[in-house]
Amino acid sequence: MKTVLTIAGSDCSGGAGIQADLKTIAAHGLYGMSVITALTAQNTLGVSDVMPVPAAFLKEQLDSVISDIRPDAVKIGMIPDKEQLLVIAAALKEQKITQVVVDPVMAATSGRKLSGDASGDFFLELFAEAALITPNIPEAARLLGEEIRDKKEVEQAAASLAKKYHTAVLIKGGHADTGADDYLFTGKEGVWFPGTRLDNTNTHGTGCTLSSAIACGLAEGFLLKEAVRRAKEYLTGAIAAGLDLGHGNGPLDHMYRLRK
Ligand SMILES: Nc1ncnc2c1ncn2[C@@H]1O[C@H](COP(=O)(O)OP(=O)(O)OP(=O)(O)O)[C@@H](O)[C@H]1O
Ligand SMILES: Cc1ncc(CO)c(N)n1
Repeated sequence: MKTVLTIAGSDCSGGAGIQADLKTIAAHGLYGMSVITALTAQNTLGVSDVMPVPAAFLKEQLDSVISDIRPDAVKIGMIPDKEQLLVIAAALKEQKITQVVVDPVMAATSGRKLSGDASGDFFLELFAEAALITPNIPEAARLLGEEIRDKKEVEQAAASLAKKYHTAVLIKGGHADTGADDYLFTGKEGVWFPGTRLDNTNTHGTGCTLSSAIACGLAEGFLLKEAVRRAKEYLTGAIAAGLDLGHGNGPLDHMYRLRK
């Protein structure tokens, strides 16, 4: 059985963070483990509060998991502060864990800050341990301190980020004006993963789901490009299934394949 570890924040409403990740990992038939960086009080309408886990306790969780069940791949989401980030980066480096996908979650859709100070420097040590980083368009723009206005600029931004952080980059297109096209730059080649924008406001946790599905693909032994292709297919199906829960931007349906 392949194993995937998610290091992220808890979303008590079950749509994003740790909960979305574990559902995704289970839906892929893999064994999921979780190290929690923060509790959040949130639902489909927004985040009302955040309680970070002390860095020393985060380390305790990491050591407990990794020393016993070594993960085949790791997905990293919300990281409230730099001390936590350094603990995570050091553990990955020390344990030589390389199948690492980092989703540089900065803020919730409502604008509530989730990770650090969201500057390019904040993520530096963690990106150094990543096989892939998965910013959305605003996050990629923030990391570079540049605007990203069209597809050409998405391609340029991905290449700049890959060079700056020495890692592969997937820029997600959920915040583009049209479509839902994602762009992967591996360091050597660039490839677009086209997506049709589904007319569905229930997209809470799309970014978390995509990054954990990519980690699943890597754990299963797929090369990065194929892992991204499969993850995008899984995500699109989970949006298209049309689950409609809550009073705001609802969660995805992770179990849709079981009902086919
Ligand atoms: N309405 C939609 N229809 C189809 N695909 C979508 C839609 N919205 C987002 N996506 C896809 O979902 C994934 C996440 O993209 P997005 O840019 O929304 O990330 P994010 O902002 O990090 O997500 P989150 O809202 O979870 O923080 C991408 O693959 C994107 O193309
Ligand atoms: C815990 C958590 N992680 C990530 C996101 C971004 O979707 C969220 N809303 N909550």
